[in-house]
Amino acid sequence: MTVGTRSGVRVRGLTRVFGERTVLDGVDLDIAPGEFVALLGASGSGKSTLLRALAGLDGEGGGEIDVPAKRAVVYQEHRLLPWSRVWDNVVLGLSKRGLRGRDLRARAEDALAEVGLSARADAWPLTLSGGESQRVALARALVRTPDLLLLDEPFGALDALTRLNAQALVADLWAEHRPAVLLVTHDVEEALLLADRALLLADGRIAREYAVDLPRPRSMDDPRFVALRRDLLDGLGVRPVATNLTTAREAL
Ligand SMILES: Nc1ncnc2c1ncn2[C@@H]1O[C@H](COP(=O)(O)OP(=O)(O)OP(=O)(O)O)[C@@H](O)[C@H]1O
Repeated sequence: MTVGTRSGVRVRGLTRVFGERTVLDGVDLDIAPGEFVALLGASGSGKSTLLRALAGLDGEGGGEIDVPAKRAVVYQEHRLLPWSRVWDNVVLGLSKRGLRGRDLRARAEDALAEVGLSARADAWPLTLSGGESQRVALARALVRTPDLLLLDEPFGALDALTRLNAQALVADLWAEHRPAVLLVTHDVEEALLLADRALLLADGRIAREYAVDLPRPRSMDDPRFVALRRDLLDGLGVRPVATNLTTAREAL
């Protein structure tokens, strides 16, 4: 793994084998600096394995990985320390990286303000809602000013409304800070609302790629959005009951 020579991602021929199973079988992947890429695929296809490899959290495998040094990960579970207040969770580990005093305070204040949680800096994680906890996890990522943000189904455990708000927040944060992003998701609409490109992982490789060339902010009612959703669902082998409410009504 090469770290810190670029602000985007370059992966060539990445393989990961667990026991008898080849989960990644020669993945090639490029993410340009500031590009937002969504990764979809069937359960067990290796999406999280690929994300973990980019995070450097995985054991060694074959292939080449070149990633920025400044990376941050947000998982489906917030992974906040319950015995530390929100503020301490956000700044955790940063003093070890040489960030201290005023700089640290200013960055953490900015990050909490950006996720709308300045007033909860002294709260214990157990007193937060699921959506608030994920926003703290986002603040903890932001405060590290990552060049690469790795999002592993970050909204998978949220209810539909909270999820929509969290997606809008991520869209805004990305527009403001422009890290390269790899978003692992099962949610086709989430991919199309947020990403510049959607990739489909199958049989251990990037099997298909979809350019999401839609203006932002995106609307699920845009006919091009609806067409892309159909393409992606087709690619995933899912046959939708109805592609949107209009077609559902027309079908009645
Ligand atoms: N450390 C590991 N040791 C053994 N097997 C593993 C390990 N990590 C992942 N696997 C296996 O690799 C396969 C891919 O797992 P991975 O979590 O990457 O899939 P995924 O596409 O993210 O799935 P899901 O969408 O269900 O989260 C699975 O069969 C999993 O059991």
